[in-house]
Amino acid sequence: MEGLASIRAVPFFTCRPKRSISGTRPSSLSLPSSTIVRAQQVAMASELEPIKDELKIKVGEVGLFHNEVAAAQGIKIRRRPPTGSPKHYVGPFEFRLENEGNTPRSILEEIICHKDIEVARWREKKPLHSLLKDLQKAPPVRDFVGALRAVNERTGLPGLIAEVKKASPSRGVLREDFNPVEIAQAYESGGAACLSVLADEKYFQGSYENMEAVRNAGVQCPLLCKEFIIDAWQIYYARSKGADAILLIAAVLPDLDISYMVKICKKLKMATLVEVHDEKEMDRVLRIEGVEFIGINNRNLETFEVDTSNTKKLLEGKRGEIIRERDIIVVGESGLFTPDDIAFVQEAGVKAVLVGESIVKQSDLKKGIAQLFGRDISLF
Ligand SMILES: O=C(O)c1ccccc1NCC(=O)[C@H](O)[C@H](O)COP(=O)(O)O
Repeated sequence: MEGLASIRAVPFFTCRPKRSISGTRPSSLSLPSSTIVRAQQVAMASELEPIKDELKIKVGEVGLFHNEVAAAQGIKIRRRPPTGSPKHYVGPFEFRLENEGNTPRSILEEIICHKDIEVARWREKKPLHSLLKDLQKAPPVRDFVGALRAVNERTGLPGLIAEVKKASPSRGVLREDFNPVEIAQAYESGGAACLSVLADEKYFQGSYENMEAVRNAGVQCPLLCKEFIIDAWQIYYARSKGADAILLIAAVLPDLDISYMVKICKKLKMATLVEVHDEKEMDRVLRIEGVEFIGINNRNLETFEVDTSNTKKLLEGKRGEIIRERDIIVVGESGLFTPDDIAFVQEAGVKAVLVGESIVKQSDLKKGIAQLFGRDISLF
């Protein structure tokens, strides 16, 4: 019987977390998404102001598992395969094949699987009630979207969100001599309106502590915590470390999670950059109440293919009209290297750009920004 690994149960992903013996769940393994959201609301309600308006759960979603809700919305990324590899039977024997149905299907899925495990550990170490106490000591929130709007109105150019990024899965290490505070200070003096600081350690060699260090060093630019957020806990943690904005990726999060997290950010007065990559994600996000800040990623996070015309495509026709009517600020993200790239996405309708690689790789970061825009934007 070729391909038969062994007659035994095979674990799901190799990185599956241990369940705690007490029976508390580390994450959303098998609770319906709706139940988790409600449980999170209840957990928060005693700490924060009561949430008056209940989130509306779509009728078809009641009783579904997280992955099923996500799949119904066209989301391919699974937190973790819900059932592991399928069972096969030969006579009285039951067996599973190695790796059948339980390996991550893309790097993004691998990142999310790993994040699910990380967050479960973090939550055990610092429960929500303790984290919420830390928020009282957090520095004040700065107006991230306001900073971008102000630059755009003053200069007529897209506001720059400069990314403090050491490495990435698609490009490997971008900068060996990586000092997040020095990089952030150079970006600020080069004319960046805001900064994005990678928080993921395993795949981007970033950290929440990098963001905290940038904030504590007195950098004035508002900070985006660039993290793969799958749990509200991460939002509070980002805030406690000085973040002014967070990123939510539509390819990863079902509508209800986005809606819930946007509400949390509003309560915390933080901005929420909701990232989309295709028309379907854009349409989903435009239907979610409270979304005012959208990023169009030119990078397909599953294949790493980068195509700047994606920004233009998603802002054409009815979608562009809705965005303009609602005065939503759109950010063009990834793969921007030249003044022509900046002009192209600006022409498409963005009021801000998120740039990492093309500037972080330069030995003179301030010059790198000037080269990207074709002029010294710190002079405006
Ligand atoms: O950059 C990656 O390889 C990557 C892989 C998987 C998930 C996310 C990834 N990047 C996040 C981003 O989209 C970029 O950091 C950001 O938009 C800046 O892009 P760039 O200017 O091309 O560095």
